[in-house]
Amino acid sequence: MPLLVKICGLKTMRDVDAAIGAGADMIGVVFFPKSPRNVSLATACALSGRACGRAGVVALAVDPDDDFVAAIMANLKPDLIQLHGAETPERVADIRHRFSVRVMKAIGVGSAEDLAQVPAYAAVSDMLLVDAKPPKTPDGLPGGNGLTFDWRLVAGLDPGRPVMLSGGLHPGNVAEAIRLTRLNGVDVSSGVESSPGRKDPDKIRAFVEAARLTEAEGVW
Ligand SMILES: O=C(O)c1ccccc1N[C@@H]1O[C@H](COP(=O)(O)O)[C@@H](O)[C@H]1O
Repeated sequence: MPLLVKICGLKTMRDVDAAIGAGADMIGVVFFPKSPRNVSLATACALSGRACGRAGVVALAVDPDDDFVAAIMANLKPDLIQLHGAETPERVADIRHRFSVRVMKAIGVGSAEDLAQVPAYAAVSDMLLVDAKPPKTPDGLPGGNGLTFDWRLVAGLDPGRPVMLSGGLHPGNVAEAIRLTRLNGVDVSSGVESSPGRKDPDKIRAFVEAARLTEAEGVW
């Protein structure tokens, strides 16, 4: 399986063109009102139309209720839903089966103990995403914080499902992260921005290039 590269939190057609032009496999749209990357369903559909057939579209939601998942499925029809909240394994299974959608569950990692939940989520998800554990501040975002974690905790993690790495990745550290963890893919949001919510095409290009170089090196 080739290395998967996902660029998340796209808001404009320019962002989509930059991500796909750089060679990303997946683009992500964020549905989380508190995020500087939040988009409406209508905007997400327009961005998805631009990406159609050129990259997979991932809908990121945080503890979505059934009505919202139904709206996403009826309008956007993403290739994958990224669940980035406190969804339990039961809720993940419920969304996956009820809406016949592929699911990537995000797991916050701060210590080895956090990995105890991996098997339960792997059993009900199509993919997993290991991200830095978010800070416990009242206004804190559940992701997209540009925070890294100790990658050694997830080095070689193989729960029987593809696993992507995220959390504070940027053009300058993504190659090292891939070499160290050897996971199936990488996901980035704030690390390819010039300011919160504003993607930088040069950083996107540099990020994808650095990630792809590790494939060429044969380290992955
Ligand atoms: O990007 C956001 O705004 C966001 C909001 C709510 C939940 C998750 C979010 N982003 C995801 O967080 C990780 C890490 O992001 P970063 O690269 O550290 O900025 C990534 O998987 C994003 O998809």
